[in-house]
Amino acid sequence: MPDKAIVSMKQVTKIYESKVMHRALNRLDFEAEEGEFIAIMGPSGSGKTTLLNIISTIDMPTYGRVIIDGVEPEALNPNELALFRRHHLGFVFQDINLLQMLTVEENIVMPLTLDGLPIAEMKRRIARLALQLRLEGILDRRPDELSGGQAQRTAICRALIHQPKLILADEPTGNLDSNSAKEVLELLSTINEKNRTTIIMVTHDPIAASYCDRVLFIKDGEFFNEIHKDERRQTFFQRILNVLSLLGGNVNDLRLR
Ligand SMILES: Nc1ncnc2c1ncn2[C@@H]1O[C@H](COP(=O)(O)OP(=O)(O)OP(=O)(O)O)[C@@H](O)[C@H]1O
Repeated sequence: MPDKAIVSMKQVTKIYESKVMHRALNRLDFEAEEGEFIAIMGPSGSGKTTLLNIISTIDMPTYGRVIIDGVEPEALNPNELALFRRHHLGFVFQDINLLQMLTVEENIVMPLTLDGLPIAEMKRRIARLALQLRLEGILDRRPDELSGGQAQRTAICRALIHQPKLILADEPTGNLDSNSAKEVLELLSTINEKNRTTIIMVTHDPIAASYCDRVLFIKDGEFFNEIHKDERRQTFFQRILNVLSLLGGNVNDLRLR
């Protein structure tokens, strides 16, 4: 049986109407199947964040149709939309944004307290995830006592605690050193494989993209190319570099480690 699409976007156009009108996405079609790990790449200004914001339901398209996990976000009112986001989606950003006065554990369970989940269920979830994300020893620490990698693992745990089917990540390794970045990417891969959580990640980093199953390249808000991993990560990485060189753009847009 074919996998179910968790994200379906048809002919999506986004026009920003500020002083000058700007078409950030132009008639873009995109589908993500359940369980995929997808990278979105493209030069600066190509529309990656706009695309992620539309998938996140943070922004709506000017034209076109978007369906996320069977739901059309445009049909929801603001309260329904906020609940939809909280229950179906998990977010991981470059800026980790942990609350400084809370411990790691309190930061992680915060989304659950909003839903009034019983404490025993919260404890059960945190115990399982802390093990998977190797946070058991640091649950009592405050964010300023964490390394960059530990802080991002905490943020990933917070994004996973309500068991979303879809994780949206915007440059999740952008502020990390190469060892912490590798650790976070391996973790995202494990979560994707073991929990079958779909992950869509915007990145400038070809190494980060090489952890994914598929890389979608966009240019000037339009589809440019797409490649699938069908062999070793190193060879996939080379193919990603090849497409990036065809794609052009500013070499400084790419952070090669
Ligand atoms: N709120 C806005 N109002 C007007 N223009 C915008 C707005 N947000 C983004 N844009 C423009 O839309 C285009 C796409 O922006 P977007 O942030 O999606 O690109 P990106 O590929 O994520 O870029 P980067 O890699 O630099 O983060 C850019 O030209 C940007 O200037």
